[in-house]
Amino acid sequence: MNIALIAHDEMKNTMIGFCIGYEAILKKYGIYATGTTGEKIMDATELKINRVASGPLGGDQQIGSLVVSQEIDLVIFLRDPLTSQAHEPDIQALIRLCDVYHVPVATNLASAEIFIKGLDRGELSWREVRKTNSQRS
Ligand SMILES: O=C(CO)COP(=O)(O)O
Repeated sequence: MNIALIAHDEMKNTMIGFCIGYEAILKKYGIYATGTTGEKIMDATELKINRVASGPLGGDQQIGSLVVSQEIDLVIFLRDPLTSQAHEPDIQALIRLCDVYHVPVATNLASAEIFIKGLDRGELSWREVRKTNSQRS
């Protein structure tokens, strides 16, 4: 199973703290991240990250494409709720695709912690069953 990690600039320190705190869980999964978020996580942890482009340069759309191809099982997207983003349409598009494909998406630290603990307890393993079934049909 794969997790996507994305954080806006004002939320990057929160994301780094999250990754340090949950590194033992995160390292069991494939991790994708937008450019700068991924770089900062790699600097702060031992996690191996598949980096796509920076968000404003199309990285959210690349993550969205991975959602469509069923390669992402959980999105943790720490959005900055107080700053407008030039690439807001891309952000909305990614969240819409998560809804289309039933991918859990956490947009703040409180929900991210619940999701990562749930993932560790196997509460997202229905996604693997779903993927196996869709490969059969
Ligand atoms: O802007 C972002 C998500 O919308 C994040 O992009 P970066 O990780 O490259 O800063």
